Amino acid sequence: MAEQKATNVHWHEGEVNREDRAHLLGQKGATIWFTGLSGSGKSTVAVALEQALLREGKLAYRLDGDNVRMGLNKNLGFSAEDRTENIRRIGEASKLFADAGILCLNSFISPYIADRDIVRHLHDEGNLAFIEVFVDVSLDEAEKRDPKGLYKKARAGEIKNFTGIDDPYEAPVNPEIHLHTDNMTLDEEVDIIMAALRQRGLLSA
Ligand SMILES: Nc1ncnc2c1ncn2[C@@H]1O[C@H](COP(=O)(O)OS(=O)(=O)O)[C@@H](OP(=O)(O)O)[C@H]1O
Ligand SMILES: Nc1ncnc2c1ncn2[C@@H]1O[C@H](COP(=O)(O)OP(=O)(O)O)[C@@H](O)[C@H]1O
Repeated sequence: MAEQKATNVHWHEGEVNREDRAHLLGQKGATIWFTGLSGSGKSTVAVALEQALLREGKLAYRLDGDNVRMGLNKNLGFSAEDRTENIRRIGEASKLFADAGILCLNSFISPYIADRDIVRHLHDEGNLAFIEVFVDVSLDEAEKRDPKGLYKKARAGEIKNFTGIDDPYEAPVNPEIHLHTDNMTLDEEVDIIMAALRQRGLLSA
């Protein structure tokens, strides 16, 4: 966990609270965290879920590994330390979105259990829902899909420390949702998540 460097800083409370925002939006903010190998379907499922939510008049916002690494986290690579810092920053950003009342859909490999647990703890502390979605795929199937040609490059030694090839992926032990994308359809996956959001009361104020 990153240490706080600044001293003499104080939380400034506003006059508009989370419940006010929930009533305004007709929903509760939460973090839906997709974790899985490259090519497992994290981005594909988040994009489809965002559309399904929009159809029901619910506001979501996606944070995606590739996109965030072009901006906020452009100074980070793929060492274990950098991946940890990547997830820490996204976890904090996602907590802000959730507090704002938005359903924040995060698609990050996030290969380390400890890093994901830190983000979960951050949300627990803030009394915000954190839903971990394990986007499960066999390495074999992910390599067959290889949507960006990255496995091919990793096998050829052109990319080092590629998750699943020569870098670790620690699967969730007890995720809220487990999607087996080798043999589920995208529609089924979206339906499962929508049902979970509804069941937790997140789609109403
Ligand atoms: N070495 C290595 N290992 C894994 N992934 C790599 C690597 N190099 C580049 N990429 C591309 O970066 C995307 C993963 O970024 P993330 O921010 O999700 O990674 S992490 O959570 O910090 O592990 C990942 O996106 P997805 O394929 O969508 O998972 C790749 O496009
Ligand atoms: N059941 C499924 N769920 C999600 N994606 C699937 C599924 N079956 C096949 N795919 C395909 O797998 C690929 C996943 O790519 P992507 O969403 O970019 O993965 P990630 O974001 O995890 O790297 C896409 O080309 C998608 O169409």
